[in-house]
Amino acid sequence: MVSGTKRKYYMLGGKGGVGKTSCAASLAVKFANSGHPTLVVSTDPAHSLSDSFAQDLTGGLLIPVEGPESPLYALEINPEKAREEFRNTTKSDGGSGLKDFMDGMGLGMLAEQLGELKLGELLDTPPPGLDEAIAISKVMQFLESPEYSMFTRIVFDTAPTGHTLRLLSLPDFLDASIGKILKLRQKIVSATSAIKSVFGQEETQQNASDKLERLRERMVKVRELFRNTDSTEFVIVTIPTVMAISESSRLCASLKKENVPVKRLIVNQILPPSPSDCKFCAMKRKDQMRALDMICGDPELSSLTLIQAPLVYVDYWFRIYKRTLDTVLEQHQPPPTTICGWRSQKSYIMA
Ligand SMILES: Nc1ncnc2c1ncn2[C@@H]1O[C@H](COP(=O)(O)OP(=O)(O)OP(=O)(O)O)[C@@H](O)[C@H]1O
Repeated sequence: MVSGTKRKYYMLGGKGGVGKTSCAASLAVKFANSGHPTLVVSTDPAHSLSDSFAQDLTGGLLIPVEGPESPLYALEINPEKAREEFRNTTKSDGGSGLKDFMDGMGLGMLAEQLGELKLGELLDTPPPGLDEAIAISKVMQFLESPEYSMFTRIVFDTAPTGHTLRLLSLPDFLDASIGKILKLRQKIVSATSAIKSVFGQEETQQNASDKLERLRERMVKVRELFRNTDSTEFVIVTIPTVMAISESSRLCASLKKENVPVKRLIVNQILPPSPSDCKFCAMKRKDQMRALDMICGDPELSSLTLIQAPLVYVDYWFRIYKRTLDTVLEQHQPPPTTICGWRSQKSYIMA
């Protein structure tokens, strides 16, 4: 994963709570420590990158992560906010929302009648997946600019499975719907000039068309990114339980069906070896072995490279220690920014 200097994208996805963010953060640190200027992006509405790095990464800006040897930047994008921005752009066109946006195209009525297109509804209440797709396309947009060309590894911490699957089918759906709408509009507008005047001002229609076209183009780019076998890899993260493995198998099948390159499976939170187990740990270990056996016999998962990540206790001690440290600093010392020792103590915890 670290070899080569060509830019690569890694999408980490899987069931909620299995450790996508923890693995994305770890992988990003690994890349940076191997000499890759790296960007780790979270598009998961339940952001926990900030917790993983013990740094405030909120605000939608690239923030340098302290610690690794090569530059590592993190970005938490709020997908809902990304959609809101999109909605506001359409509002600033003189309309009062996305419904007007469609009305501005002279297609409000028509779009409603053409129920199967569901575009008006789609724009007013976007389906799960659109937020994330807009967030990803936003990242892709600024990564195209020269000032961000240095990044050779981009790690995406994506939303849980259901959202990812909907995101994958979304560009095709939008492509088809918007394509149909635009074609329809073209036909209607070119039919007669009388109809043109009925359908409102030409300029507004053009702006609305351009917006739809741009949204379509951005979604096509997201689709291409997910399917590009040269630059992209989707890494499935799971835990060793029967339920999680079954869901991962279904996710893998869907990804393959959508032609998304998937080669690796991270099985996270595996109990580390122990000379003696309590009754609970012995049972848990047995369950985990059963789940791991399931992977070997699974038609979807058995061909993937398996990465086993141990259950670690650092997180627990880290939190306790950090909380204690923060309290001590708050109570007995000047604010952290003025304490020269604070950063090195934090680096120690990070290590
Ligand atoms: N290998 C591990 N050992 C110990 N704790 C872990 C490990 N991996 C993850 N955790 C803990 O499990 C919890 C969930 O992890 P994380 O937030 O990375 O999952 P996620 O899949 O990104 O969750 P979500 O779907 O809610 O975004 C966190 O408290 C994290 O510290």
